[in-house]
Amino acid sequence: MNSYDLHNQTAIITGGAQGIGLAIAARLVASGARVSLWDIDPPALAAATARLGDAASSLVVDIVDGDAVARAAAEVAQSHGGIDILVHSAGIAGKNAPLDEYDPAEWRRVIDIDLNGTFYVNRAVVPFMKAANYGRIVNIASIAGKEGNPNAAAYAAAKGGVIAMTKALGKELAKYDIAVNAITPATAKTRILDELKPEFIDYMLSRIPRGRFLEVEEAASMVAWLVSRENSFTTASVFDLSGGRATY
Ligand SMILES: NC(=O)C1=CN([C@@H]2O[C@H](COP(=O)(O)OP(=O)(O)OC[C@H]3O[C@@H](n4cnc5c(N)ncnc54)[C@H](O)[C@@H]3O)[C@@H](O)[C@H]2O)C=CC1
Ligand SMILES: Cc1ncc2c(c1O)C(=O)OC2
Repeated sequence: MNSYDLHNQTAIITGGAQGIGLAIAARLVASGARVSLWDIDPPALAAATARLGDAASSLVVDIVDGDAVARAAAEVAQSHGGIDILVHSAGIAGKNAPLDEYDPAEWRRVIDIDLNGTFYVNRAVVPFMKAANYGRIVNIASIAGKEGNPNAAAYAAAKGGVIAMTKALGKELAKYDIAVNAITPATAKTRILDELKPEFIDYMLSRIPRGRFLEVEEAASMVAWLVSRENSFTTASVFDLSGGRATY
């Protein structure tokens, strides 16, 4: 494992209770960072925090509640002396259905959590980074946001929105020492797949030229560099993690 020096740095990891967020948290702790895990799943959050040891703390935060998100950001900034890193991983897949049969309430739930939640989280953290003239943000989008997946239009639309928002915010902050980037993973075997139909998961796997699922540690490896001080130039960009599916 390559090492990056994240000592004396504080990272907020949304969706940090499990899956890709937890793998990233473990990697950042191994690099010396303190992490604040935000999630809505208290048992998983407690287990994750215990696993990571003294460098980890946690807050139960629903990212759809903009006021709660703002309070959580202020609390971390005060207790940790600032926020150096944000990795926004919280998200849901939503149900699979053709667009013309997609339940409007389910559509709104997916957009609310995956797109509006991304806005609330970035919005709350950015002022602390501006004040310090330092920050590294990674938003976890998806290959679905570049390519679209049939029967998951809400998710694709939300993740396409995350990509576009990241590009806009990166440009807003480019004169600061703040980098805002997104990653677009292909499918990794995490709990998020529980909501999806088996034939949909088979479809996603069949589209990956590498012929296998992404390992969450592989996502963490890319993110570790993106959030390091060494990533001093690249911003407003999208990093592919799709095993060859997208070549752009
Ligand atoms: N696993 C995969 O195949 C892929 C996942 N992604 C994205 O990666 C991110 C992480 O996904 P995974 O780790 O795979 O899923 P996961 O289900 O293992 O973890 C997601 C975490 O987000 C939390 N969460 C959900 N809604 C929340 C809310 N309203 N407020 C706070 N926390 C909330 C969940 O409790 C869970 O702990 C998501 O944004 C997902 O869309 C992107 C591409 C592929
Ligand atoms: C490529 C990809 N990976 C994971 C997921 C989806 C997806 O399109 C999705 O719709 O829900 C989880």
